[in-house]
Amino acid sequence: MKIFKYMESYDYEQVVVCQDQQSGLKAIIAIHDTTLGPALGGTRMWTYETEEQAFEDALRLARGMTYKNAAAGLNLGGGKTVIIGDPRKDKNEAMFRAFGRYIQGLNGRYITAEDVGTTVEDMDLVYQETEFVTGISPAFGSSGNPSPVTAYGVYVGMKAAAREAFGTDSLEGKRIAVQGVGNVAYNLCRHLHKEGARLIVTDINEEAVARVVEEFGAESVGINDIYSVDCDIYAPCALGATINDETLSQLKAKVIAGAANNQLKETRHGEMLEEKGMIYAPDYVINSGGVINVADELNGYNRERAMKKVETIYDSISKIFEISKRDNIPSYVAADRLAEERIETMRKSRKQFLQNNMNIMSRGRR
Ligand SMILES: NC(=O)c1ccc[n+]([C@@H]2O[C@H](COP(=O)([O-])OP(=O)(O)OC[C@H]3O[C@@H](n4cnc5c(N)ncnc54)[C@H](O)[C@@H]3O)[C@@H](O)[C@H]2O)c1
Ligand SMILES: CC(C)C[C@H](N)C(=O)O
Repeated sequence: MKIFKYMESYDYEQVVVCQDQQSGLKAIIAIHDTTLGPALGGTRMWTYETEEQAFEDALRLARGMTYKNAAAGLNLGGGKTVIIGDPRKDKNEAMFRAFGRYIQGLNGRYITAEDVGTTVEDMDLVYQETEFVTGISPAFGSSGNPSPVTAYGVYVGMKAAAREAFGTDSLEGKRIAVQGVGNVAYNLCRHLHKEGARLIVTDINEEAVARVVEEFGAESVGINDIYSVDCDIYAPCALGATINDETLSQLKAKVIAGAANNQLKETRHGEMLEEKGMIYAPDYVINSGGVINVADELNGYNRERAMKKVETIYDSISKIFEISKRDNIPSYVAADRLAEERIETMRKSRKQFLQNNMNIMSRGRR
């Protein structure tokens, strides 16, 4: 991978490569854009087959956070970290504390939180070294695990997408195929089950599948069978790029609405969805509940205020469909336009983010 060429192509600001031999830390912090404020984005721990894949994931996810934070109306830029390793075997205290020191070195240009493979306990370790971390334990006056809030945002966004597709936002009786039933999707399934939806699920983790089968009466299918199941809504909630050439011909759902980041393998798959008459709720808008929730910590966490803002995901998704119809553009382009317009407007009145006493990192102390 030609790092500078890639960075230039989407105008990335900074990539920090962190190595700590003693703890085994190998991390890549990617900061995409800080026009709106410090870059906030989670830390993913994953067993990448090659270093190139890890760089690519960090960069793609960081850019996604720029758009997510902008579209959510947050005064935050976009960044993300990947730690190379197996989250079940390779974690240790020293690793997350070393990582925390690297974040501290960035002096507020990047703020982290959880993502796939990391937990509240990991963030608590990072917090031993830096205050530029969110999603830490409620015992520290923080918001804790963002996943249930992300799930609630996906649920309300899915309702908005259902209204667009079916003329009603009721999910009662709808057949919903959920791919990956981890932290976010378990909570999503709880909301969907409560509303009377019929769930079809899959996961590489058999225990996770067993739990939703038992608790929510879900039907389980094989990993590769989830795309072709007869359903109204497909909810991708595992990793990215599951909307691609192979799966598009199999998908029977009218709506795509799920938690995963970077759902479209390439942008042309967003056009193809539109041509097939499918309703696509752009990933970084529908899954913004978690970042909205952790961002609230920066002002002194207030759950009621955070949840009110998460509920606006319904209106954001509806607005994107309106723009998409009005301008005759795919919904993912409409979302990008919203985010880009906000960044461009602010770019004209602000330069790069600099830490000071009046900005977002004053955690409600101003
Ligand atoms: N946690 C959050 O608050 C949050 C916020 C926004 C976006 N997201 C995104 O939502 C997705 C899920 O996040 P999470 O926190 O629930 O992660 P998680 O690791 O808890 O859950 C992901 C689940 O997907 C399963 N999985 C992995 N590969 C699979 C495959 N090929 N087929 C089926 N299942 C597979 C895993 O076994 C796991 O159970 C990720 O893409 C994440 O980036 C999460
Ligand atoms: C909670 C957030 C800061 C990060 C989250 N994993 C996301 O992708 O939005």
